Amino acid sequence: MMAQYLALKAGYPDTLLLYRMGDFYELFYEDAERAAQLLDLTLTQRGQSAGQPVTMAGVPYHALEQHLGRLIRLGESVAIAEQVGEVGAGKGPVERKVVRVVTPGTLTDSALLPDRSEAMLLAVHQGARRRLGLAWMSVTQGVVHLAECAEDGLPGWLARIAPSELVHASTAAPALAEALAGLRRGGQLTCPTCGRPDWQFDAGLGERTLLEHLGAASLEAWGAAELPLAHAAAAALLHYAEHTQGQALTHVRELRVQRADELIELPPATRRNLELTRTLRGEEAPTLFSLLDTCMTGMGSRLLRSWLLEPRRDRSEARRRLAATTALRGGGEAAGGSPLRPWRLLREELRGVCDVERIGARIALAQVRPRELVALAATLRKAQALASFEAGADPFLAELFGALVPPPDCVALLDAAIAPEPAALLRDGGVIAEGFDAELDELRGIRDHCDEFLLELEARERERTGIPNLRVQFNKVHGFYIEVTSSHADKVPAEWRRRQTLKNAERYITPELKAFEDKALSAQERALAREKWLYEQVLAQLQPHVAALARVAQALAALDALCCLAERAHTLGWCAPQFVPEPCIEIEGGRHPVVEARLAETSRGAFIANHTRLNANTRMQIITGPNMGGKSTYMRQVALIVLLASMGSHVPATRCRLGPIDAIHTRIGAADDLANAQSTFMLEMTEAAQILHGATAQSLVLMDEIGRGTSTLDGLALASSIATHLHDRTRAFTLFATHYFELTELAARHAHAVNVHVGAAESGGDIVFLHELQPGPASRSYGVQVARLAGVPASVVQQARHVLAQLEERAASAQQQVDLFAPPPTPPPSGPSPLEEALARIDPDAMSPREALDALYRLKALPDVAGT
Ligand SMILES: Nc1ncnc2c1ncn2[C@@H]1O[C@H](COP(=O)(O)OP(=O)(O)OP(=O)(O)O)[C@@H](O)[C@H]1O
Repeated sequence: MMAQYLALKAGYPDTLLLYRMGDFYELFYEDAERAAQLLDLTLTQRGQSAGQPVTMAGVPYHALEQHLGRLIRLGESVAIAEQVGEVGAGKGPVERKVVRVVTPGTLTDSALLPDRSEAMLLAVHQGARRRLGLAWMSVTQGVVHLAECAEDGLPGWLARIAPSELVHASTAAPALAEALAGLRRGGQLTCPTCGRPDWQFDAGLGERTLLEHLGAASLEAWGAAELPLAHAAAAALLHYAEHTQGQALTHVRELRVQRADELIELPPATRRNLELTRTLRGEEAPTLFSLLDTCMTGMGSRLLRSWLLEPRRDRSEARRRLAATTALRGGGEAAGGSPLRPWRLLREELRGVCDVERIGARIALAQVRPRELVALAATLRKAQALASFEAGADPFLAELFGALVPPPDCVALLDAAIAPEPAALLRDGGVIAEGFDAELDELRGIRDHCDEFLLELEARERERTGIPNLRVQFNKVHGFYIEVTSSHADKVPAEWRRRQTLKNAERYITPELKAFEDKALSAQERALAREKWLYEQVLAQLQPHVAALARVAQALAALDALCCLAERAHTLGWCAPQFVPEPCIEIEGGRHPVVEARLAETSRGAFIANHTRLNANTRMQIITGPNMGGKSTYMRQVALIVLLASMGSHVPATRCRLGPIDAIHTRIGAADDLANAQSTFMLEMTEAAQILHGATAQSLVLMDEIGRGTSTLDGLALASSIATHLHDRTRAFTLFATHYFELTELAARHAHAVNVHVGAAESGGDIVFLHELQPGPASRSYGVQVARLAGVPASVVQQARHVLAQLEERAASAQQQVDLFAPPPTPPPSGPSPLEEALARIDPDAMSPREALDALYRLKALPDVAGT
């Protein structure tokens, strides 16, 4: 057995191997030690192999899912070796095979997968000149995505894709391995990685594999023909995914090419700072997504998440969604005078709809469970009924309802084949419906008539032998028997054979009972085997319908996500944004949706709405005001409104006009990145540098208190030059919050900048925050008042007031301030140097080698070269 184990293990050296032995999955040697530590299992030693005791640890078979879940969450991969041969069929151990490999990026099991997010597997291939090819997919979705980028674009893609597992070539790309290690140290790569053989990253192989999946002769139609690096990544991606599932992925039939310049850029810092799907503390709520997602199905939630995180620069998709959401939101009156709210009716219908997308994939992978098929049949019936839903004349909705066409005969097959309330697992039997298969019905008949036969036998034998308390019984060890108390032992007929002697009774078997036992037990076994075979047949018949199921799933998911957006717009009082071609971000009555919801939840008063007016004339707001005044909230709300509009959602405002947007950059907060050995200030400047390099005139940039991580003068100098650069060169729409009062002078000197401040009022030494954005700079900073509000001891506050008064006095009497915004002196214009002039005179084509050498010596002797 150990030889068999070691042979299997050799195929999965880096994966925990669970080896089925009877009622347990066992792990051996180092696997056992690792699993024991991770799962808190007891390590034991048994027997010897090659002269060494065998270390082992095991989990009971019925607790497999739960242990798998824990291992996967810890980033481990697990190979499962099942007994596939017949017990006792030959010499040696029963045959075993690895039937599946469970890894964090290739999960398909409903028990292990989160309902509302995808497990993405990403393959990265490094090509020449530091270019990368990316391919990613969720195995339960069946769509392969491709992209190519430069190496420095990788963090952005990692944030966008949020992979659960990343595969790369084991040895061929040391530079990539180094880059990945750097990203891991920097916290931008958090998922497990897996090295795969180099040969699997082959562009030709990738292209062929993709063509096979798509059933096409060219990738041209998908715009994917010229992406060799991504093809190489796709080859490894599909190979690895198939390897884990132990079979071909027939349901993978869609390809999408993603180009970074088609999406609105949301750099990792923006995703983090705006708390889109995780709070700054790493929790799932309260975030923009947790507020937005009221979808009725997991499919809807997953689609909504991708809409939010992958907004497109081109507005056509957003427009379509917005129009459909507006139609679903309704607003008119129904016949009886009640308000017409199509989303409400449609959501009622969507309640209880099962995860058709994942069930479809599990059908393709032959992993679907009986109860999922029953749920699928019910959902398909519902989808059929929904196709005639009345939701007005919106073309997108019409297209979605039109796609709700369940594959022909699918429902009829499922209804006929699967029992209405099947067992959870096929191995327990009772899954195939009565009347579907005559042979199965007959085998079940034998089993079901068992009781009748035994009662009849019992009565007959009682009468024949005159033993009144004789009983026919069954147990798992001895099978059927007749039990007779010792006091009647003398009446037992001669042809009965004793099976077992107890303290006060004897147990017998008769030839008739033995014959019945053989028939009944084998009928049970044969019925189970027949059910298994029939189930496989049903799955085979469903295979051709997988693509149609995926189409129904997509339509249901989109309807769910649109209803969710309509419901949110209605419940939260949001308005439809208006997309315009000219550059602008104009918001009236804008609110921060998450802060507003929190205030409502905790009854801490109403949220104060604010206006924003950025356009070709006003591109920058310098925002001042006290701490706690609401500067960060205001800046974030503008970014969230822009993002919501770009995904096609209504927005928390009373009116919103939005011009083209290509990116949302943020530089907010400052947490030390100790893990990456970066100080607060270094991190702040790194992020600022990225923004100054990346932002364009169509970007929205939020800068919150830039420069506060260093000395006042350094910080002020940097903040003013960064603001000037954003204003003069980048010309991005910029919200610049600062406590450097000196920066408010910028607006006076720069045509496209304005001062605004969040209002506050003082009453009796206390400060009252108005949270209202007002024109002009703040008159003062109120830091001491805020400290008092925060409970700083009175003596400290008093001392601070005193110091402040002195400082203000000194500042007032100080000399003329430095001109923060004067351009730096430019170096005198210089003509070409003697070296450049000499070089320009040289014509290499007209020179002999000897003349070229002489020229080189002359160049070296020139003063500006000789001197360096
Ligand atoms: N418009 C608003 N209406 C109601 N409450 C608000 C509003 N804006 C902010 N608040 C409340 O004030 C709190 C502080 O806001 P915020 O963090 O934006 O202040 P800030 O000016 O950025 O402070 P600091 O300068 O210290 O960073 C928020 O948590 C929120 O509860």
